Amino acid sequence: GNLPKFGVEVEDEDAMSLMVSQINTWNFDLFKFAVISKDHPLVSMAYVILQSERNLLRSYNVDPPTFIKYMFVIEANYHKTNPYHNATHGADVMQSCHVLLGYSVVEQVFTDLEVFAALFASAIHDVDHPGLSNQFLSNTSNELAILYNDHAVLENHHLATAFKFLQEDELNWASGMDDKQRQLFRKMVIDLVLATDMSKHLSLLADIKTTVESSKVAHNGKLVLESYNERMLVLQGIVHSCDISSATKALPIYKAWTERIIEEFYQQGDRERDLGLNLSPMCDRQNPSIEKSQVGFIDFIVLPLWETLGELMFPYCQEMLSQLNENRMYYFSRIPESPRCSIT
Ligand SMILES: O[C@@H](CN1CCOCC1)Cn1nccc1-c1ccc(OC(F)F)c(OC2CCCC2)c1
Ligand SMILES: [Zn+2]
Repeated sequence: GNLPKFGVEVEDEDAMSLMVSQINTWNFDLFKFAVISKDHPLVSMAYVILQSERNLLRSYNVDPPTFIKYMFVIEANYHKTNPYHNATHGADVMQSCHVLLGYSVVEQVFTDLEVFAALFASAIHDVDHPGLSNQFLSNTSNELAILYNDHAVLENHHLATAFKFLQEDELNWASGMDDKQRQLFRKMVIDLVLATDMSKHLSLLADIKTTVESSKVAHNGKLVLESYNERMLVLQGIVHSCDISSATKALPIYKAWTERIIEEFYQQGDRERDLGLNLSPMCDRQNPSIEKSQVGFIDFIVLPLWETLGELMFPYCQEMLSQLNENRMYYFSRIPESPRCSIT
């Protein structure tokens, strides 16, 4: 067909080919990729991974031009004006997921359909994100919070948005799948994106620990997942870990993501201030606490999750854990001295 090699037209095919040759590396530079793909990081990432690298489109009779048209619409519905929750984040989570699912310890465990569902879920998991938190949407009685009754508001919206476009004939790339496959694919994508809701983090982590423990004991160290729930739990853990993987990346990349999320939080704080609401944690640009917040985020959320993933994927993920510890030290060593309380 006449589809461009990388799904989108690029200026510099050699630079693009060089980047694509690094697509299986953990420290892949998504910011550079966004530039080289002429601001189509998600369309090109999805096409390269699903078509060129994994040949999954052919496996499920997906028409490539229709799939590309659909991904252009998804990419256009990520807000370019969001400092963090934009199409580059979607492409980042998808590429990170592609790396983890390529490790032999999990590669044999999951079916092609499960891999396809995890990669697609990663690509669409934050589509039409408003750059505001679930808490903010509920506090301001946003129409989405009313629609989803304050439960996983953003995550439900990302899913509904992605699947609504799939209803349009000229975007329906799944028409070539048989009904049973399409039904299971949809169920898995829903379960995976709903698991990126941070309020589910602790219960997801606890369930993954239990599953990894029982599986490794029952099968002397080999990861064997029997039920749909066990398989989904591990896939949910992989997608959720990729969604909050920034602190496990090389420091320059991590710092770039941190600057972006902080600016997005500050913009929410600006709106809360204008509305006379209490400012959400870490959203007050007049009282910055970046270093301390990152160390807390790593200690209480990111490290426990990635240590569990490191057990599950052993001996893989050690690179992520060592980068995570280095990155923690970077911010820990920069926590400003607390102003001495003047006892005068
Ligand atoms: O907001 C986070 C969850 N909160 C829950 C309440 O306690 C603090 C953490 C997760 N989350 N959700 C959406 C985006 C992100 C999120 C993703 C990458 C983040 O940092 C860096 F790695 F880029 C990140 O950092 C914030 C600011 C400092 C610490 C947390 C946040
Ligand atoms: Zn996300």
